[in-house]
Amino acid sequence: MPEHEDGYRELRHAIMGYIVSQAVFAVTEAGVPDLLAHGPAEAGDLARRSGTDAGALVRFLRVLVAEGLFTEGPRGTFALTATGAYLRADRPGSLRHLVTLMAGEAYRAWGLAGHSLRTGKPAFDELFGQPMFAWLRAHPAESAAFDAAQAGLVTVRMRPLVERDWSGARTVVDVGGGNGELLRTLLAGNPHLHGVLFDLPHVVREADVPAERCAVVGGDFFTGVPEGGDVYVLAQILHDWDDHAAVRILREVAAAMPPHGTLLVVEQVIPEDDARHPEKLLDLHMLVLLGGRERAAGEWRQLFAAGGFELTAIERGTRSTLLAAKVRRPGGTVSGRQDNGAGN
Ligand SMILES: C[S@@+](CC[C@H](N)C(=O)[O-])C[C@H]1O[C@@H](n2cnc3c(N)ncnc32)[C@H](O)[C@@H]1O
Repeated sequence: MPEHEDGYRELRHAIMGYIVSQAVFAVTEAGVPDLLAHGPAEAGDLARRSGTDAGALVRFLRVLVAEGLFTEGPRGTFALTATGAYLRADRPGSLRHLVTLMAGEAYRAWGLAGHSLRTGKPAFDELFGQPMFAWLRAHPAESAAFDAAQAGLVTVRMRPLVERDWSGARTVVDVGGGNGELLRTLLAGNPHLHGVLFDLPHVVREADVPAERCAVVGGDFFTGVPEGGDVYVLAQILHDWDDHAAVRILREVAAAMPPHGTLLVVEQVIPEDDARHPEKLLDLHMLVLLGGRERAAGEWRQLFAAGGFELTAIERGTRSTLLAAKVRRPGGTVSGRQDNGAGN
């Protein structure tokens, strides 16, 4: 028996960790968690309704029972645990969308993680021959699934933004706003607000926003963003890019913003300790997929400064963090200190 038995077991589990992820992907994509939404079911019945092999399903579920996602009851019945219930598509805070984002091409890119380790460049580009957002443009079905999965995460990820007091804001420009889910939610909850949805042309073509209160603009945030907002949102955008590219995006936003404008960034902040934390995994995911990165608080401060902003507030939520910033005017002062309600 190895000397450090617990460590040995844990290391074996870590080395085989992708088996757990793949089991979660396969069982979720087959719809098994949704079939258990109303209570336990017998394995044969589950297999029939999910189009899976009964014997294989039981073996997949055995792994996921051990992971605490399912329980096995008498006579081969299975049920979801409270944690496993997050894999259901229909429940608030569902992580079904995260499965979509981590499986498929993203997972295949991880097969070349060593390329990212050696070069600091995205494995995705090496495997698929082009950057991920360009690849998505050429693959409409995958692009729609990506946009829908991002939108599906809005309720939890955007909570710090959605729950703000928006009474002092008039026009919100959502830069890289995907298919418009965030603006739809914000406009529904704040009847006085107007929105501008800005994203790549093939993405905004699929947007579903109230036309009378929301302009839709297709473009490239490296060459300009729409003017005229008093609040600019960058939600889960800057982590897709390395520092050089992220600074270019920030400068385009700074150039478009009026002096009183506020920038609200919804991102992750990496804790500066040695503990396990999903943000540290997401940081590597951003590297492997896009050459991007998650950032610690000090790195955010520096990035904002290089992009022409001063960080004015950090509000940590459970799933994401809201960073507020103002444009730094010549002479080093921050413009528009007055509170505009949604501004800090
Ligand atoms: C990670 S998603 C975030 C979407 C949305 N803000 C959210 O939080 O759900 C990144 C978004 O950036 C958009 N994007 C990527 N490159 C872009 C570019 N050059 N100009 C404008 N938008 C871009 C993508 O189409 C995608 O919608």
